[in-house]
Amino acid sequence: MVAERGRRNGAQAAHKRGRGVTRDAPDADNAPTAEMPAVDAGNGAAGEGDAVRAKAIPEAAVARLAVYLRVLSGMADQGATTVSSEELSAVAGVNSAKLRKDLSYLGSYGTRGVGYEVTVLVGQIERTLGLTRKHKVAVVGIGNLGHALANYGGFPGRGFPVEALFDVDPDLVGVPVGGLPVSHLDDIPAVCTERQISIGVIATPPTAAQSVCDRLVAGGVQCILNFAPVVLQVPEHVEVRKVDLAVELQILSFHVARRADIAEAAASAQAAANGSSSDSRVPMTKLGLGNGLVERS
Ligand SMILES: NC(=O)c1ccc[n+]([C@@H]2O[C@H](COP(=O)([O-])OP(=O)(O)OC[C@H]3O[C@@H](n4cnc5c(N)ncnc54)[C@H](O)[C@@H]3O)[C@@H](O)[C@H]2O)c1
Repeated sequence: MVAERGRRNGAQAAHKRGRGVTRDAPDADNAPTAEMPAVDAGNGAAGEGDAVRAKAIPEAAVARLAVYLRVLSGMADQGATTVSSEELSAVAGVNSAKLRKDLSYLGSYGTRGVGYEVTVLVGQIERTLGLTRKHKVAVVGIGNLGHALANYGGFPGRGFPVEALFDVDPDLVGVPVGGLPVSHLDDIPAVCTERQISIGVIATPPTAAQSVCDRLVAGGVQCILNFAPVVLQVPEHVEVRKVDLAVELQILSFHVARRADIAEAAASAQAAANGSSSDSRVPMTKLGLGNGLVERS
């Protein structure tokens, strides 16, 4: 099948370029994104068809830009007109050097003694993240997760209106969820094309995810947010983001365990310095159990 071949070839090409077909670990500071449209440092109005391209922005910086945007929007709502890098970095939970580096990708360097103009910075980040236009979203798989996503009111206000819902369950098809009737799986290509859906969210069981993904791609969807624990094959022009809360929890577990190891090692060192032999505990790191995911006796 031509479509099948195209999909596999695209995946292989992406793999050869080192991009991978899905992006499971977007937080590598060195992982570049595709080139982003340039925005200028003044009013930020990048002309249509602007031939100038900004340098690639690392995935992790893109994620942080979204955080800065949320923080800055809150500040703007409260009437703030300028913000210093220290202020913004403190609220965003990022060190200020990293923040300044991130904002430099936008061509935004702030003014010494004044900082950044909030509305200008909001505009620059929105343009860079492609948020100056709406991205219509379809959710496929209206079970526990799909219901929550369809009912969540926070997406439309941030430029992501949910405009289509799909499921295979005949009991769900035609039933409104979050005010939108659920359509049948088979209608994905036609409905997505007609409603110009640009983002497809997959919340089906893993066994169904690839065929759902293929239907979304056939409907012209160019971005997939995949909650199913499976790696998807997509053509080169389609972006996939995989969400896995278990991975996030494991990362948190790692950090908690690391802090415990450090505290334990410090306590042992202190005990040794005091010449105390009462603490016979051995730091886990010394036992080669640095990930801390081991029951302590
Ligand atoms: N990434 C995460 O952190 C995370 C968290 C929770 C769930 N999940 C995953 O999200 C998915 C959904 O979880 P859930 O708890 O909502 O499951 P669920 O069983 O409640 O819902 C799945 C829905 O998908 C529908 N479905 C099944 N096959 C389909 C198909 N071919 N086309 C369209 N719809 C189809 C079912 O009818 C059902 O309504 C699962 O893959 C789960 O592993 C991921």
